[in-house]
This record gives sequence, structure tokens and C-alpha cells, in this order.
Amino acid sequence: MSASASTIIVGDKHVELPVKSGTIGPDVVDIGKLYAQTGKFTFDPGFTSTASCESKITYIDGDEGILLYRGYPIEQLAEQGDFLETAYLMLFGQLPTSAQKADFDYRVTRHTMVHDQMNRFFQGFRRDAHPMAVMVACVGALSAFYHDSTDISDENQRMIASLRMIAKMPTLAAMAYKYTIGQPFVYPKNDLDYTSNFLRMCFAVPCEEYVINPIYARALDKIFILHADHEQNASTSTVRLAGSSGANPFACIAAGIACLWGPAHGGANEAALKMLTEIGHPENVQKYVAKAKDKNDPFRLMGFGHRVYKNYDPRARIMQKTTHEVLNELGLKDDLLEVAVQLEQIALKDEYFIEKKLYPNIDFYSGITLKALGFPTSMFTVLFALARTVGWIAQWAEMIEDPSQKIGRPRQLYVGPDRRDYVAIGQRG
Ligand SMILES: CC(=O)SCCNC(=O)CCNC(=O)[C@H](O)C(C)(C)COP(=O)(O)OP(=O)(O)OC[C@H]1O[C@@H](n2cnc3c(N)ncnc32)[C@H](O)[C@@H]1OP(=O)(O)O
Ligand SMILES: O=C([O-])CC(=O)C(=O)O
Repeated sequence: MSASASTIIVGDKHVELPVKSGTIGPDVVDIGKLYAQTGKFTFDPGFTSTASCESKITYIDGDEGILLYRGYPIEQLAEQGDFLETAYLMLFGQLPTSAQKADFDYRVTRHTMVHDQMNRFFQGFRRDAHPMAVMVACVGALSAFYHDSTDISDENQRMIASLRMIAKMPTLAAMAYKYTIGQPFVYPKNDLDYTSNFLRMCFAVPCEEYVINPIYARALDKIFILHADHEQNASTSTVRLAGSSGANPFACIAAGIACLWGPAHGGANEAALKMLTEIGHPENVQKYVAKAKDKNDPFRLMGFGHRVYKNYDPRARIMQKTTHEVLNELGLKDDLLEVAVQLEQIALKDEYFIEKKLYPNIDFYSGITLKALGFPTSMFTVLFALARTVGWIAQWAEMIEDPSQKIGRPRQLYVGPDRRDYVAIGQRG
């Protein structure tokens, strides 16, 4: 028996819907409760109040603006740690000793090369392809190269897959960048640290020595730490859902990259910089704030708002400080920073933003720093994906190791037609 457009089935009864079918409003919550009471399921579009798993990796207190990785405050990790140390923490649950760190760095470094056939794979793309499209494809393609080593029931195989994933992301990301600008690929140089190696693969050119600028390396490493994990965000949930069927982990990460790309999620860093560029001058800010408040205008302030943070995103605070530091240290001035600061100040005093608890998120300031480091806008979400790979793979491994893990399979509230009989094509009205 199916429900009509205005009813739902509870037990064996049709129950009138309290709202028009398909409408998502406060009354729908009652339907969810109704379902829960009958022992069926809850109706929770967007999973606003559904926990899908237990996790020991990341803790967020959205009301207070607190973010902890394995119990450590993001502020401390960003100021005092480095990205591979954070990766170790994500994977193993503890900060490494010096010996463990050296061993981990060595093990990651051993896997930075990609198969030579990957070079040919790249040649199939248009030069103007978006680097996120290229990343979805290339990371997915890793599953074809490493399917042999991904018996996910074997702990060692899972670890090798994790190390390969973390190690190869910078190489692929740099290749995606070089390909779009028509320069030859630069191979990894493994006596460099993770982030410096990545910078060199992106910015070294043939016949010229590339000198790592420590300001760039430190700033980018910090940005990677800030992006490493964020519990069950859309892309991580995608990785877990794909992985819940036992799929190849490289394919699961490719699914996560695809999800991250959207402007409501990681793609907001690219969209935010484009928005700031379009605003162009602090005196235009008010106009854009008004647009964002207008219910008849789909425009939103990119880099503003968050599903969980109803307070300032702690990463945005660190990002804002880093942006100022990097521009000062490099002796640069970017007018977009003035626009961003003005936008934040006006929005935070505005009734609409106060009432809806909309604050800058991590994507609001990151673009200005990445621009100062020399990355084009189209690479911003790729850098996010590079860093988030650590969280994705740690969450994937945690899920595989969880004895209560089941295939992810949400239910739906059917609001389509009742059963009806097939009518031959010539007899349809
Ligand atoms: C790394 C990350 O993924 S961080 C998020 C990056 N994304 C962005 O910065 C894009 C802009 N922000 C948004 O679109 C949203 O705030 C999201 C997607 C981040 C969160 O979405 P949700 O939790 O589903 O909130 P939802 O979309 O229901 O918004 C709640 C209300 O605030 C308003 N709102 C939310 N964000 C914004 C915004 N950036 N500008 C203007 N209004 C906004 C909505 O219009 C809605 O208003 P209503 O209640 O009157 O309908
Ligand atoms: O947690 C979220 O929904 C989005 C986010 O900030 C992230 O993935 O970093």
C-alpha cells in the first residue's frame, strides 16, 4: 500500500499529512515523531538532527564555537603542530613521539609518486577543465591502479591505502594545477617536508631553482591543519556512505571530493573570493548584505553560515588572523581583505544575521590567503580536498573497524501516486 500525496502510512492506516506533501516545514518534524512512535523511522531532510555513527575523531560544540581533533583544541594544533602530525593524530588517536613522527613522515614520503600511466590519464583532459573535475577523476582512477592492495578487511592493507591516499593527493593536486597552466609536471622531492614538497610541485619551473619561502610553507601547513576534519559534514558522510558497502577506498575518497566541490560546502572558498571580487569595494558591501537578506533573491553571502556553528567558526578566527599575518609578512596589500572585514562587520551587526546566527565560516577568509600564496581561485577547493583527505581516510578506517557498522541505507517518505495499472501507449489520454 502506498500513501497518497496528502497522506502517509502509519502501521496499516493512511494518516492525513499536516502540511502539503513535499513541504519541508516545522510540521514535518511531527511526522518524524509519528514515525518514530510507530517504530518505523524518522523523517529528517538534510539530517539536521540525526547522528549516523559514533566517532572518536572530531568534537564540535557549535554553540560555543569549539573544535577539537581527538580532544586537542584546533587553536593549539594550528599554532604548534604540523599537518602530518595532525594526520598521525587522526589515524592513530595520539600525537606521535619524535621517533613515531619520523617513521610516519618516511612512510608517507615513500608513497608520493603516482604511476607513470597517470601522466597519460591527465592528457585526456581539456586544459581548461576545472581542477576539481580532474581530481574527482584521477583519485577515482587510483582505484584502478591499487585495487590489488585494498583488501579492506586487512588492517595493514587499510593502512597502506591510507598512506597512499595522503601521500598522493599533493602530487595529483599539483599535477592538476600544472596541467591547467600548460607546464610540465614536477616530481616529488622527498627530502622536503609534506607542504614544502607540494609548493615546489606547484610552483617550480624547469631550469630555475625553486626556493621554498618558509612564510608560504607555514601558512599553507596551518591552512591544511584547519581543514583536516570536521566530523560528519556532507563530504565525510559521503565517504562513509560509499565505504559502507565495502567499496574501494580510493573510489570512496573520489566520491567525497565530488561532494566537497559544491558551493554550499568546500566550493564556498572559491565562491567567497569570487563574491568579494564582485563586491569590489567596501562601499558596495551594504548592497550585497541587503541582497543576502532578500527572500526573493537566491543570493547568499558565501563563506557565511554553518549547519553546526551558531557562533563564530573557530577556524575562521584563526584563518582571519593568518590572512593578516601572511599579507603583513609578505608586504602585500589586498583590497579584498578590506571588503571582507567590512562585510563581516556589517553582517555581524545586522538583525537578520544575528537572529539566524550566521557568522563567517572557514571559507570566508581562506581564499585571500591562498591568493596571496599564488594559487588561482580554481585551485582553492582542491587544496581543501587535499587536507580533508586525512579526515576522510581516518573516518573511513574508523567506520570499517567499527563492529556495529552497517551499510548506509536511509529510508524515504513516499509521496508519489498510489498503485495504478499500466495503460498501453495508444490508449493514454
Ligand atoms: C566548509 C563548509 O562546508 S562551511 C559552509 C560553506 N558554505 C557556505 O559558506 C555557503 C553559504 N552558506 C549556506 O548556504 C548555509 O549557511 C549552509 C549550507 C552552510 C548551512 O545550511 P543550513 O544549515 O541548511 O541552513 P539553511 O540553508 O536552512 O539556512 C538557515 C537560514 O539562514 C539563511 N542563510 C543561511 N546561510 C546564509 C547566507 N550565507 N547568507 C544569507 N542567508 C543565509 C537561510 O536563507 C535560512 O533562512 P530562513 O530560515 O529564513 O529560510
Ligand atoms: O561541517 C560542515 O558541515 C561543513 C564544514 O565546515 C566542513 O566540512 O569543514
